[in-house]
Order: sequence, then C-alpha cells, then structure tokens
Amino acid sequence: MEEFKTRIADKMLELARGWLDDGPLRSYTEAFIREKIKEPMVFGELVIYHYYMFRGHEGNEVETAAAIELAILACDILDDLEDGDAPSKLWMNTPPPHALHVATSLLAMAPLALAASVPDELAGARLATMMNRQLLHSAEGQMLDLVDQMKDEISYLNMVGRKSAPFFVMSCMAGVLAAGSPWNEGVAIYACELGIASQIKNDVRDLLRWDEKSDFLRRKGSLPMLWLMENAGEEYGWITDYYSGRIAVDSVLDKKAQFREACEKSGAILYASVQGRLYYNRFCSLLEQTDAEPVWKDKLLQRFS
Ligand SMILES: CC(C)=CCC/C(C)=C/COP(=O)(O)OP(=O)(O)O
Repeated sequence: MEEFKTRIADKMLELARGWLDDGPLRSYTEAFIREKIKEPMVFGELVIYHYYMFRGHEGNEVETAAAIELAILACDILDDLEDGDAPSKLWMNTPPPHALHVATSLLAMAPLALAASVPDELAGARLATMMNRQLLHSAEGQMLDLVDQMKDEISYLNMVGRKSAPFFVMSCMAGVLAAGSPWNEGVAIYACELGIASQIKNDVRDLLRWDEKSDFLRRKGSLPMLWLMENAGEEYGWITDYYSGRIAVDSVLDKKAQFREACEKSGAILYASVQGRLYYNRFCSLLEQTDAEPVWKDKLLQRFS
C-alpha cells in the first residue's frame, strides 16, 4: 500500500493544479495537501481495497482515492478549526479565514474530482451524490459532537455512528462504485462497524494523552470518559469536579499519573477497548460474508487488524 500512498499523494497535488488556477487558493491548497500527506491515508486505501475487491479494471482508482482524500482533508481542517486542538498543524498557523476558505473550496472540488475519476458520466454523478450525502451525514454527527450533549453511552454511540462512520461508508463505497458495481448494502453496514471501532480506538488514545488533544483536559465526552465518570470512585472525585467545571485546569495539570491510574483502575480503558473490539469483530464477520475477491478481502483485514 505504501506505493499507492505515494501515488494518491501525487494525484491529490495534480488534482489541485488541474481544478484551480495559479493563485493564492492553489498555493494554500497545495501546501495543505503536503501537510496532509505526512499522515497515513486510511480512506484512500479503503478506496483501493474496495476497487480491487469488486474487480475494478478501468485503472483510475488512484484518482478516485485522491478525490476522497481531498474531501477528508477539508473535514480535517474544519474539525481542527472547530475543536482548536491541533495547534501544530499548518492550517492552524494560517489566518483562520484563509484556512476556512481552503476547506470550503476543497468541499466543492472533491465531488467534481470524484465524478471525473470514472469514464462514465452517470457513474460519476452517482459517485458525487454518494459523497455529498455521506459528508452531510458526517456534518450532522459533527454538530452533535460540537454541542456536546453526549450524556450517556447511547447518545455517544449515536453521535459516533453519524460523525465517523460516513467517512468509512463514503470511502469503501467509492471503491465499489468506481469498480462498476452498484451500491452494496453489506459494505455500507460493515463500513459503519469499522468506522465506530476506529473512533472508539481514537477515543482511548485521546483519553490517555496529556496535551491539547486530551479529551479529559478539554472536558470532552467519549465512551471511556463516560465510563470513567461513572466508575472512578470517591478517591478520584477531582476528575468529576474538573470535568463538570467545579475546579480549574491548574488544579489538575500535575495529576497526569493519578489520572492514568484512575483510567486503569476504573476499567475505562478495558471497557472501551472491549466495546471497540465488538464493533471490529462484527466488521470482520460481515466482511467474511461479502462476495468479493478473497485475496483483497484478506489484505483489507490485515490492514485493519
Ligand atoms: C463535516 C466534518 C467536519 C466532519 C468531521 C468528522 C470527524 C470524524 C471528526 C474527527 O473527530 P475527532 O475530533 O474525534 O478526531 P481527532 O481526534 O482526530 O481530531
């Protein structure tokens, strides 16, 4: 996949140069793409796996994957601007109106680039509609996260299912449609399971961090955080006090080790990891039942194991 990653990255830059005239918007976009391609490209990879799983042979899968990654980049920029938790990212060190403008332009460019990545006009229109629908679903979920009303596990899982799962559905389905197959409901279902499993994994990581992305320090709800609040016990009363705003950040900043201890002792990490694993196992068994190229199904499983 490393070879594909380089090709997807080059294609993203090529698309920006093709869709935008020479000027400041293009310069910013290229710079943001260069920043983005330092990270793994999970969503572009999902496109490639599904393209081959569904026996695609037109040979333009890298462009389809690059168009998906452009949409993901737009959402990454918006998410970082909204959460304010990624101060080292290039777009967070750019005047906010400029960063916002690049994200908005990418959201217009990505469906056009996706549609143009397949030879057939009708198939292109289907791809663009599918992308916009999934982005809109994700925007609804992101809004639930922003207003932060996740008071229990059900509302939290509902938010995650809406916010993160659509990115996985969009990427897997782009590969399926670009390969010339119709919408596949089985793929949509397992993509949701994988999306929720991945977000829970992300949440466990963000629970244990002690920097600007720490969900605890940011008083942000997540599955392990909800468990911790319920089960930390009196010894760790300061955790609930801080979380509900009764004490200030200065009173907890030196309690990193005690916080980790509470996460372990309360079972928050174990609980969230087991929940994540349940979603992952459902993804595996649904993938197993899918009629697709076995060699590529195995590669997909290995990548997400
Ligand atoms: C339409 C938009 C903007 C959708 C964004 C959805 C999304 C998956 C955000 C990342 O969540 P996160 O904030 O939990 O992830 P991270 O910890 O990586 O910032």
